[in-house]
Amino acid sequence: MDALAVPTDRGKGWYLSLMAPNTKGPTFAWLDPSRLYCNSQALSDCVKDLLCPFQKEAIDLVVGIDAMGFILGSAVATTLGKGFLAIRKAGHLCIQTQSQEYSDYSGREKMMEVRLDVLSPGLQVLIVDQWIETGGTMKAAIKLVERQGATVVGVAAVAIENSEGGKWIKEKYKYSHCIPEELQSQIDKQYLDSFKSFAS
Ligand SMILES: O=P(O)(O)OC[C@H]1O[C@H](OP(=O)(O)OP(=O)(O)O)[C@H](O)[C@@H]1O
Ligand SMILES: Nc1ncnc2[nH]cnc12
Repeated sequence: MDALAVPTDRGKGWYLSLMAPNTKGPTFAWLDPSRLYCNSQALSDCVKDLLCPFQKEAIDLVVGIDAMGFILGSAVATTLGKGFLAIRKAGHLCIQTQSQEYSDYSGREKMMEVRLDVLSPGLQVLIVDQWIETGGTMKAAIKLVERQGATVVGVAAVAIENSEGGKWIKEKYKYSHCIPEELQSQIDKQYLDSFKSFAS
């Protein structure tokens, strides 16, 4: 599908077919959801879907995870009329930080960090990231936020895979994602029927 086209009938999760399959092999994620952000209607519908379950929640601040979580998180924050706090991969912030080790779908050991001068006890936070595969990244972000006493009101991502970590997150936290029920099995098998339209 043309990255910028908007269909007349925008069914639930219509924009998911904009996501591009991996063509570079196993050292990369299995798809690239960020293609959907190029389409303004897709981005806006995606953000609306992510916020839907949180309409009644008091959210003080949106936290987004480096890197693509910044795009989605800041769109969510702007839509909510709230501020945005970046959780960064280690080594970028020039101020006092707290850090957290984690590993993700790549199996590599990584470190993320957050500034110390924004979160505080009682602050109600929504954490946004592009995708939850093993859940390692989101769990580390939750730890960082909670270690500073803030409350995780919920987590939001385009998709939450039914991995052990993904299921743990869904059990423990309020969450939102954009995947209609009938598509979740494709997400869990890491292959979408819509990839066929990308075949060259
Ligand atoms: O659930 P997990 O297995 O931990 O994986 C999820 C994380 O991996 C991806 O980011 P990536 O590190 O590829 O970086 P990017 O946001 O820069 O694309 C994704 O956006 C999440 O942040
Ligand atoms: N951006 C992403 N897309 C697909 N699968 C992922 N797993 C982790 N990050 C991912």
